[in-house]
This record gives sequence, C-alpha cells and structure tokens, in this order.
Amino acid sequence: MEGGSSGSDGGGGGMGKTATWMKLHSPMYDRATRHPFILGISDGSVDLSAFKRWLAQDYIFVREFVPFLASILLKACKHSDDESDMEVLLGGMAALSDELAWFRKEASKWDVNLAGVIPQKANMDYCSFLQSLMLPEVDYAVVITAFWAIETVYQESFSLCLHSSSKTPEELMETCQRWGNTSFGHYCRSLQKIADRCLEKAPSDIIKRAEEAFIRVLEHEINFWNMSFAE
Ligand SMILES: Cc1ncc(CN)c(N)n1
Repeated sequence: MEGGSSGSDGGGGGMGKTATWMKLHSPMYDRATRHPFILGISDGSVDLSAFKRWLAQDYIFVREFVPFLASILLKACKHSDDESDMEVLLGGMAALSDELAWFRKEASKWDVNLAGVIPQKANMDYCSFLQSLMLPEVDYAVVITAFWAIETVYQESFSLCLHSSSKTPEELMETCQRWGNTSFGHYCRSLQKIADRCLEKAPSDIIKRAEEAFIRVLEHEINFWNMSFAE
C-alpha cells in the first residue's frame, strides 16, 4: 500500500499500531482514500465544479490546519523524547506555507474567489474537531496519530491519480502531484514512525483515544470529499 505498508513496523520489527488500525478499519480507510471524487479525477470523469468547490473549502481547512500543527509543535517541544520530531514537524509547517500560496494561485487559475467562500458544515465540523485536539490536555501521541492520518489520506488518495493507468486531466495533475508525490509519501512515513514510537510507550487509555482519533479523521475526510458533490 503506497504511503502505508513500508512504514508499518513501528520501528520495532512487528506491525506498528497505525498499520494495525489501517487493516482493522480498512473498509472505512478505503472509503476515505478511494472516494468517488478521487476516482473521478483518476478516470477523468470529475465534474470541474466539484473540483472548484473542493479547492475553495480546502483552502479554509488548510488555514485552520496551521494552528493545529503549531499546537503539535508545542507538544513535541514539551513531551517528545526524540529531537528529530521537531525537524519533521517544522518541515511540515514550511510545506503548509507553500501550500497556502499554491491554493491562492490555483484559485485564481480556476476563477475561484477565496475571499467569498462560506465554509460548509462538514468543513466546520472538521475544523471544530481539530480545535478539540489543540487543547493542552490532549496527549501528543493522540494528536500526532491524527496528524499522520490526515496527511496520509491525502497522500494515498492523490497518489492514486498519478498511477500510469489513471486518466487524470492534465489541468489537475499539479494538484495530484502536490500530495501524491513520493517526497510527501516519505513525509507521511516519517509521521507514521513518530506516531508508532509514541503509541508503543503509551498507556492503554491513550492508545484507545488515538485509535478513536484515527477513526474520526477517516469519517471527517469522507464527509469532506462528499462536500465537493453538494451544490
Ligand atoms: C481535508 C484535508 N485533509 C488533508 C489535507 C492535507 N494537508 C488537506 N489539505 N485537506
């Protein structure tokens, strides 16, 4: 599985918690990573108005994603036992700055007015979920698991559109490359290793909360893709 299987040992030889959950919750995981919106891009049948709706809503989401990642960085400073976590997360923050600039450029290419976008319910619900994870009492292992899952759903989804058999329209290739490229795949695997390392040492109640956060991310991602089809 692209972006998943090669980082599945959690660094300890056996299967890490994250890979176990991907398997255990595979029907929902597949619904998040092989959504009809993504399949439509990859077979060329996507409705461009759905793409524009997704683009506008995702810009709002990514703006909320910045304070979410900042809150994870803060927790890494305080609670991580591995200094390299900071490097990985700072790389992610730099990528988000680039991502926001890309959204503005892409929106102008598609004539989407980002200033006038009204966030839809699924987007607001997802952003509220991020805010609930930003609270200081939410454990680092839980938030890093959620962060890994959020990034991985996009990586796996968009990498599908880059397969040699896909018929992704030329004008959507840049979007698919943004998240489907191999370097973003390596980044996701680095996040997965951090999550697995934290989960290995975590008590059972934190492991349970991290699994719940993983499932909630999948639900929100499915609802987010669904939003692109809503008028
Ligand atoms: C909804 C959503 N999920 C994930 C990503 C990838 N950062 C995103 N841009 N938007």
